Amino acid sequence: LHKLWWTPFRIQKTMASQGITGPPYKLIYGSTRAILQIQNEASGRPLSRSHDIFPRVQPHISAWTRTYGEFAKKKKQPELIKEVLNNKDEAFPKSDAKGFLKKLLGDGLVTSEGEKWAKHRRLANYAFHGDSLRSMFPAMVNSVHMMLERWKNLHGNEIEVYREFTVLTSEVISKTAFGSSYVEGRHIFEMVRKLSSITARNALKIRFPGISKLWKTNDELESEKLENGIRDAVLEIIRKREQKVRAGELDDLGNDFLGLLVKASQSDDESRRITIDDLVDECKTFYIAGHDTTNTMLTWTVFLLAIHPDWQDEARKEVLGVFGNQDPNPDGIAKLKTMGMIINESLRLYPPVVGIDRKVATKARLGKLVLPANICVYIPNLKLHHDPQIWGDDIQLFKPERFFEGVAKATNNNLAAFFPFGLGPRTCVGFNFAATEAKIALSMILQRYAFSLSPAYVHSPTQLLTTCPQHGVQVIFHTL
Ligand code: HEM
Repeated sequence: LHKLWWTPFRIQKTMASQGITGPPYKLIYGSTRAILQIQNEASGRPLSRSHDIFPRVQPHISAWTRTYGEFAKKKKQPELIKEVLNNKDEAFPKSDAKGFLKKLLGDGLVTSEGEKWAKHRRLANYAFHGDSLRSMFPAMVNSVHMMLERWKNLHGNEIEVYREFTVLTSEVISKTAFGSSYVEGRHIFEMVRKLSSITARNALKIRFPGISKLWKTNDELESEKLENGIRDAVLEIIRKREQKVRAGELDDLGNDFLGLLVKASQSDDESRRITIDDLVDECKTFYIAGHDTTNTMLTWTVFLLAIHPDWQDEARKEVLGVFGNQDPNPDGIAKLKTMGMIINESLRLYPPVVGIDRKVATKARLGKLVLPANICVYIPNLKLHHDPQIWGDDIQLFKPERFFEGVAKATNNNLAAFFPFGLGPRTCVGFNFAATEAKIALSMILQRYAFSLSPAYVHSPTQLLTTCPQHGVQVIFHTL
């Protein structure tokens, strides 16, 4: 009873005294965690160069970290964050995915632990790095061409880029990881998107443990249908791949992520073999993680360049200097220093993933604190990315020059101050993939268009699974 009632109310009371309203906590089967709802209403304010990045959120974040981040006193914060995320003694594993999140991610790479995680991580590392990543380059360029072709036919020159980048990033992950296309995988993306939004809107709701067995909400019923629908659709894609091999259309199962997973599921070597359920969960994980994050990163970067024409010109100069009017190539992409700075500053201001959480496995010491087992530790990257003690008083300004001498210099060698892709062994496996895809797309857009923000735009970054624009981002494109 203490866990069920007292703890959440105590948290709510403390938060209310800090001016935080709403239900900022949730109860997950005995473990309590406070989650900051990062949601601001449509402000409708005109934007200036020094607009507040998250107009209504900043004080809430400060209050939150004062209350719950107190254990991480400023000076020690980076060491403690590293200690949690490096997880050397396995004291801070991933939080258990339960309820809707479990339906969404299953037991894939994002949520699994131990030997299973290591086995799957090896496969994903191979599929998304080095030569494999290089071989994905033509598919990425091709997908951007398809998007730009669509733009030619759009009526007027105002384009809602969040929607466009959703299609682009879905197309890229479909082609590169699953050898299919956005159109072929469209129903999977639609189901995944519906399930994501159910997960997001239920993230702060309390359910008594076990009550779902007696009575299910509409969201629970719908999410079960979606979970089964996604499973059937993924199994169909796997079946198609196997059929193509049997019919002689393909020499073998292939070396893309899907091919590697199917081969692993058929392996005679038990240490390499994965189950069909694992295969389905992993496909689901990459359909989700592989596009929504890159999508928001691209959207906010285009938004920032649209309101900072000086940096847009700088980026275009660099792109034209490296590629001229030719399509991007892997060696040239590695030379785009200004673009790298711009993307980093965009990730600092609008990190697609605003916080990372871990579970305390058994009673553990963290700095001066002794943490009880089964609570969650939440690390708010958004707060760190907006901390004036690290970045200076101009935190809300878009200043890519901060990264001129690299991330280490920008953060004063404090790597736990900027980690949009996570830190430690569980760092993002798609980091290089996302960066390459974003640089290709931005280069090809800058080669063809100058762009500015439409007066129709309303600034309202919203936290669903990623930090997305609630009303989209409308941009006006002018052909060069
Ligand atoms: C801008 C784009 C992206 C951002 C900001 C991002 C962010 C992150 C973060 C912060 C984590 C660590 C989570 C944690 O420690 O709990 C993570 C993990 C992960 N990301 Fe990404 N990600 C991006 C793109 C991608 C892409 C394109 C893919 C797939 C191709 C991907 C797949 C994954 C996977 C599978 C994990 C779990 C890795 C593990 O636990 O071993 N991500 N990502």
